Amino acid sequence: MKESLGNVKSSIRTTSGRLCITVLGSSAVGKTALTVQYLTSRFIGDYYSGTDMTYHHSFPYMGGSLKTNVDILDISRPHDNDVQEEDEMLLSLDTEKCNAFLVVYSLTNSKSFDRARQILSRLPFNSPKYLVANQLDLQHRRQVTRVEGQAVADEFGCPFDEFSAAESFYKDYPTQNQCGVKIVFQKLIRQLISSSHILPYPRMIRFSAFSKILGALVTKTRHAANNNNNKVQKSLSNTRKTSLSSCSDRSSNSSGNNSIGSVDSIAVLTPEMSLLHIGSNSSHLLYGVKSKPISIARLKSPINYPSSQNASI
Ligand SMILES: Nc1nc2c(ncn2[C@@H]2O[C@H](COP(=O)(O)OP(=O)(O)OP(=O)(O)O)[C@@H](O)[C@H]2O)c(=O)[nH]1
Repeated sequence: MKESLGNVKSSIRTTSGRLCITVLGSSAVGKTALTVQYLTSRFIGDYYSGTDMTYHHSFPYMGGSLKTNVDILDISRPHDNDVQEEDEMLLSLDTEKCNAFLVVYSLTNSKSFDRARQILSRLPFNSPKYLVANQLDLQHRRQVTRVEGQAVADEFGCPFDEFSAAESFYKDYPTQNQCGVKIVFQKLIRQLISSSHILPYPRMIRFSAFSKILGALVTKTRHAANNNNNKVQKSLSNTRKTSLSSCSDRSSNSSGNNSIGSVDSIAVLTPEMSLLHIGSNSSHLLYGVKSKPISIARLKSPINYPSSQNASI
């Protein structure tokens, strides 16, 4: 499968709903080797170059309880002479889309270093990026110093490191960077996750963890209820994250209870919940809708739900 840059360009633009990391750099600097090493932990020394590839990757996070789909675009550069098409593609990137960039050069090739600098200058300012010098195992052929690489990374405000995609291949090569490539990709993906608006909110919270938070909340709210003569307490605030804390503060003010940090966690973790009943004997309901305020209210009389309905997300 060989895609032209034009196809790559359109695929970069249409990755809505998926995170995307694009690997860029001059020809034969090891873009494919680094990508393959991240995905398979292997160095494949001999494979067909000159082909643009998209790797679909499922990235686990939050201890493996959540996953997100990531496309890794490995853009091949068989002809370094023709950079114009690639430049146009880079300059036309949609800054709203969720893209991160891994810019690679070979420390044995100063031209590839110059090109890496050019590429960085054309990338969207706010996109997560990482500059990587590859082929560290070929120190004896080094043309670009680490200091020079770091200086360019500093200029564009991105992290920098030197690696060898082949390090695991050459047995006598020190393996301190064995996980380095993985860390680079993981950092970029995490940055994308935290800056992304396209991800669904986490829904698959492990029930054990979730029930612990609920337990803490029930205890605190019951305590507050015992000391409070008001029949109903409502509190709404404009921001999702602070709304729950503020309403808890109100109910706790009269009781002298203050801290309710775990409640804030619920508000962040479950913003899409429509109704959340806290314990069958509790007279409190916690409810909220995505992007709308979350409130907590004490009911006149408890509702008896079957235990299986205690928490629905
Ligand atoms: N010694 C050494 N060789 C490497 C390393 N990384 C890649 N290579 C070799 O360099 C050559 C080019 O690697 P690729 O991964 O195909 O480079 P690319 O940047 O994807 O190249 P294009 O597809 O032409 O753009 C291959 O023969 C690899 O085996 C490395 O860290 N050390």
